[in-house]
Amino acid sequence: MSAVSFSSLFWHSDHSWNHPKEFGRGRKQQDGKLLVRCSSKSGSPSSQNAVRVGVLGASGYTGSEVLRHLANHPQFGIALMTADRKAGQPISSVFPHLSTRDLPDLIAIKDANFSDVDAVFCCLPHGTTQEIIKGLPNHLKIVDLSADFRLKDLSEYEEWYGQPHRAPDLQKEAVYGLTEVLRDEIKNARLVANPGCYPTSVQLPLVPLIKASLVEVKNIIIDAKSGVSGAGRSAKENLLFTEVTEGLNSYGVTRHRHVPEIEQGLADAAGSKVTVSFTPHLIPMSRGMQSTIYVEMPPGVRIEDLYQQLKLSYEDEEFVVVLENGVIPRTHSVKGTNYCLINVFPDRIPGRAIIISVIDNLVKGASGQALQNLNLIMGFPENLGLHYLPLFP
Ligand SMILES: NC(=O)C1=CN([C@@H]2O[C@H](COP(=O)(O)OP(=O)(O)OC[C@H]3O[C@@H](n4cnc5c(N)ncnc54)[C@H](OP(=O)(O)O)[C@@H]3O)[C@@H](O)[C@H]2O)C=CC1
Ligand SMILES: CC(=O)N[C@@H](CCC(=O)OP(=O)(O)O)C(=O)O
Repeated sequence: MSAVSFSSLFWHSDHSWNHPKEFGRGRKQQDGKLLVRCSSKSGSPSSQNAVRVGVLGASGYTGSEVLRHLANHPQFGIALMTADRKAGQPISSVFPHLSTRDLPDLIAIKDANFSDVDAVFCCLPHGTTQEIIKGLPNHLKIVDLSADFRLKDLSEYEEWYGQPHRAPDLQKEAVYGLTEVLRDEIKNARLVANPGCYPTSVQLPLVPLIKASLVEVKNIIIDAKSGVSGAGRSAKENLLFTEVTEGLNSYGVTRHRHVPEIEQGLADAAGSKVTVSFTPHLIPMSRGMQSTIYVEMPPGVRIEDLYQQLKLSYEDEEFVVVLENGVIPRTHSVKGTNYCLINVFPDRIPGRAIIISVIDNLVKGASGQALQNLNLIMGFPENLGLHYLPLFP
């Protein structure tokens, strides 16, 4: 049964979740009596699921997060999983934390048969990804977690990524996957360019404020910090325990490749060019991300206006939460989840505000938002497989 026909059947059999808020905070999750969860060892194979999903790059950090979430998803079954160096291995030897699930062995992409697959999560390094996606069959829905299809301006891509784009036609087709901002476009997309982690944490608070002209688009300063999993699982000298622990490392100062992605999203909101100061830092924790954003308010705008606008913009959203007045967002509060927590504070310098936004880089900053997007494309409730609380402390 195709994903589309199943989803329409499913939708008609349960009318309780037409709006994402119906799965919102405090709501009961749908009991799923029609649904078959197929991924536990005692369960049935994935053929009983409505949508057959491939995970490319399943031996990496974002791939493993996709697998963790799919294990919780009643409608997506895992049809195939690929790796590069680890092709041929069982997932239990690569990720023992997934060994309680009945999952296919890792294979090389060249050996994958996509004829029986409906959708793929592409969790591959940027640069490599565009070549691989170019070779995939057209019937596949694709959510790409890499940076390859995020920048609309190909000359900007070349400038920041140091090479010409090798799949420009696909790039034109791609829809940027910042779910809360571009939901309607994402629903109809075949290829979604899932946003970067820093750009997600920055755009979610700033886009509604810029659209409402409540912050000046000059003088935006972003001080951002990421856990080390943001850099992926492959070995790199600067990511050794000894290099990272007990220290704070700035990197990419003035030239991080997320600058054009952030500026592109903010310019779309502003309707004019936006330039930001952005400095990322690596901090000694495995996952989590905070962006502390310093903005100037136009004359006459008060901090309460920013707060109210954020509250209003996200009141119907499950995954973006504007905290109670004065409560400070902490990375602990989003660990392992698809939530983005935001708050805004008055700066001591009159006319300025400080916005704090936290996400889990691997979930809302990558695999969780990717699942949210595939849910949308397939016509499922946006929060299927994502509705749970953080691991705290
Ligand atoms: N980590 C994060 O927080 C975020 C990452 N991203 C993006 O998501 C993508 C994946 O990141 P992440 O999971 O962290 O990366 P990892 O390095 O942890 O994983 C990369 C995966 O790709 C496979 N791979 C590597 N090279 C090739 C190749 N040439 N052909 C086929 N497969 C290959 C690896 O296989 P093997 O292990 O077998 O070699 C592995 O499964 C990247 O583009 C990254 O920029 C986006 C947002 C956040
Ligand atoms: C800590 C760390 O190294 N983080 C990565 C960003 C991860 C991410 O979102 O990256 P993509 O744009 O590659 O998808 C970096 O700064 O390059």
